[in-house]
Amino acid sequence: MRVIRCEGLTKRYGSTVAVDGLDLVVESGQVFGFLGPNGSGKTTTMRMLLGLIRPSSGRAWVNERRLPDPSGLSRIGAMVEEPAFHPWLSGQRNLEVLALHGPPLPNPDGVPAALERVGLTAVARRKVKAYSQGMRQRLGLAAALMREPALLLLDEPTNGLDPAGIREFRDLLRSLAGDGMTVFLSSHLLSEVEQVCDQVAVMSQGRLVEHGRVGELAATRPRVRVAVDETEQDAAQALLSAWPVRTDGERMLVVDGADGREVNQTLGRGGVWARQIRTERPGLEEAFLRLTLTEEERDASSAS
Ligand SMILES: Nc1ncnc2c1ncn2[C@@H]1O[C@H](COP(=O)(O)OP(=O)(O)OP(=O)(O)O)[C@@H](O)[C@H]1O
Repeated sequence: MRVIRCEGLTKRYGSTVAVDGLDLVVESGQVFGFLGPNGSGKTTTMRMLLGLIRPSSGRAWVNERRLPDPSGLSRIGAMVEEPAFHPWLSGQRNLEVLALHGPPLPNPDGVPAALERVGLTAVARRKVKAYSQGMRQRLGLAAALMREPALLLLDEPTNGLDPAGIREFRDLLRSLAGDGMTVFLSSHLLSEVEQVCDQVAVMSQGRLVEHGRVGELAATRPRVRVAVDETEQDAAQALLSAWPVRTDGERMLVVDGADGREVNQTLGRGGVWARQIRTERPGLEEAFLRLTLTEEERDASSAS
């Protein structure tokens, strides 16, 4: 089932286009990573999917209901801001208070069941002010889970967690997906999502710039470094202009998204012989950074 579908989803704030024509499909039962640097439009997209703000144009469906149909929204759990709890009440009491707002829980034992699911049963009666950051995040998750959502939207949920907290949270998300829930998780850190997500979408300046399985992101973008005689640099650059080409600090040509054989053939056909050809695969982190650099940043980094 397609849990999320967006077609040309757009949000403008005056002259700022926060989300620009987003087309996206998320299938059920997976952890989906929504990646992008700060300001790339992730939160705005999630707020539109939650019906909190109206799109300027485009359409979106959640749980196969066209927004803003509230029946689509009723099966979404979300953590879009840092969850706010009453510090002097216990974790359990906080959830009970939240359960009183909105429609009744689908399961009368929803509160203890959700606390159990996130591993907080042992500290359920402790005041929230004594909780660690990781416990608070898990309590936020329990608040969403007690309504048994089909889709969980989490905006940068591991912000402020230590490495152990991040690991625990990751394991929890994987086990929720194992139970058939869809988790849509935003982050500005590729290293974080690559360990937990099945698929990722990469946003940059409000636009979707990449979408696919995590392992394919970097693999689709090998890079070739070529050395030619100095007198042939310009000719080589012109021959290779079908790819993005730049020179590195050591006067080698850097050809993005090509393989060595193609580069070699193209040069040879134009009568330029490479002195050296090396194929590289940038790490995922680097691939992500390159995808999300603005044009000015890209120009600045290739000039250096
Ligand atoms: N209410 C608003 N009014 C005006 N501009 C806004 C508003 N909300 C977001 N923006 C702008 O829209 C763009 C996208 O912001 P958004 O918060 O969606 O990005 P993000 O990827 O979630 O980043 P972050 O991780 O920093 O939250 C930014 O340029 C932001 O300044």
